[in-house]
Amino acid sequence: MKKKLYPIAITIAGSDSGGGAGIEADLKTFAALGVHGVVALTSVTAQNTYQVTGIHDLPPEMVARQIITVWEDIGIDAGKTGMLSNSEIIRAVAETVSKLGFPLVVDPVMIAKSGAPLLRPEAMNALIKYMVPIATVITPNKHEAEKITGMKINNFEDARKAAKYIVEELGATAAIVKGGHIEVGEESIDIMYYNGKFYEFRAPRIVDGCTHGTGCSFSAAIAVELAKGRDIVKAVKTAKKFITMAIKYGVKVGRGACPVNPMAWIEIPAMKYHVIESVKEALKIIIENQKLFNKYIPETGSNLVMAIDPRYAETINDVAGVKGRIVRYGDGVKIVGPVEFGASSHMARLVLTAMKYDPSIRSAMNLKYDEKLVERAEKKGYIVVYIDRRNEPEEVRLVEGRSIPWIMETAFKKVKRVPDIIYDTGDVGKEAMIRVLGKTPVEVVYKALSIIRE
Ligand SMILES: Nc1ncnc2c1ncn2[C@@H]1O[C@H](COP(=O)(O)OP(=O)(O)OP(=O)(O)O)[C@@H](O)[C@H]1O
Ligand SMILES: Cc1ncc(CO)c(N)n1
Repeated sequence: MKKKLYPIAITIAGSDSGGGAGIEADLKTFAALGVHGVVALTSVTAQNTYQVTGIHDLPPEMVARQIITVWEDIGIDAGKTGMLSNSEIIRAVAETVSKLGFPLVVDPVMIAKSGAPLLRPEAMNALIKYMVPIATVITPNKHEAEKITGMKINNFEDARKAAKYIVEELGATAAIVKGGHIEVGEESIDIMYYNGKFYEFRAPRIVDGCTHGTGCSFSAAIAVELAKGRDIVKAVKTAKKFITMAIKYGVKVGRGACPVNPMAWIEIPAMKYHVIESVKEALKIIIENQKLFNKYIPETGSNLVMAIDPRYAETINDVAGVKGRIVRYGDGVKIVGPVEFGASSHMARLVLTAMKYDPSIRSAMNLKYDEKLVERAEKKGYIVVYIDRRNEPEEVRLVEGRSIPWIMETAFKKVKRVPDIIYDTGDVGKEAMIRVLGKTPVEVVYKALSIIRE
């Protein structure tokens, strides 16, 4: 069969007005993982990160109609269910999906992170009776698995028993008991039972991440991979990586549990591409003006760096620079290696620290110290700060990597903003240096050129 350019995944779920869970999380997940998403809305919730203030269920016929209407024109390769709210909706969905016969991931949503019930008590039996048997994969958390099986789940052994029971006694093809709430340790471990075997999916537990919408986004990611034709084990593996990233780089908004960020999956690689291109563009300007730059390349070489967006930048691996630095070469300069993430440590740390004070300052370059450059910078009206490295505290000197943040912090304290230029006149074993900061590498290079040119 010819591979489809656009696999289609459907979410049959409720809307979260806060944009964190429900169909909003699902559609973001579908888009980020590269399928076309379609929707059958079950309920509208008035919800934010800490409470649900209203629920309005759609008529069951309307839910079924959405699925059928999409199916007959666009087709559906796989789907997921989220909030189904009441037993009539459950019956309508189960009946419709069974007729159409596409693979289905069932996220047996019962309670929101905020504690609000999203499934009416009368619907619990319908969920077990109608949804579990048609699930290709069902993804209960600890609490949901307890409700479905009537078992107590306190550890992974219990989780195994529950997963097996859901498959062998209740009729799901595969059951994953999610470990988000079981044995809170270093890892978040999900247990799957499928085809007579147990599988474990592990990821580091994220302590200060965002968890509103984790279950929705995780089940949506599995549905995407099934829509692409992947087998169940591969689908869950990808979904696990995906959800871990979405939790880690969550959308830090609201007073309650902040929403997961399914866009991180594509935004980070996209930003990395953009950053590399931006540094390369600025390097071209350096090469065009290499004779001017020659005199101002430090003995230890220069680097030009740019960080990805401050929402995502954490370590020097999130900052791109020139591998092997920029060095003097004849009467010009040489860009020694490729532009890579993690290629710079000093300039990268400078930018990472600067971004804490001003998130828009994402780029920097260092030049050899020359008092003429400092004079010109001051004349041009740049904010220029001098740092006396002899004042560097002992505890900063002794720890590798602490000096640069100290320089940035000290400079910020002096002028209450991130300066355009920070310079020092060196110390024993430390070369005197000028550091030019700015929003983009092109801006930084032009700033540098404007003080280099006589
Ligand atoms: N703090 C965490 N760090 C890493 N992974 C986590 C964390 N919390 C949950 N997960 C993972 O996220 C996925 C969703 O699990 P979770 O148990 O949170 O779902 P849920 O309770 O159904 O979520 P929701 O409240 O959105 O319905 C699982 O793969 C789980 O292991
Ligand atoms: C609409 C909706 N579906 C699912 C969840 C589960 O987190 C939620 N909070 N809201």
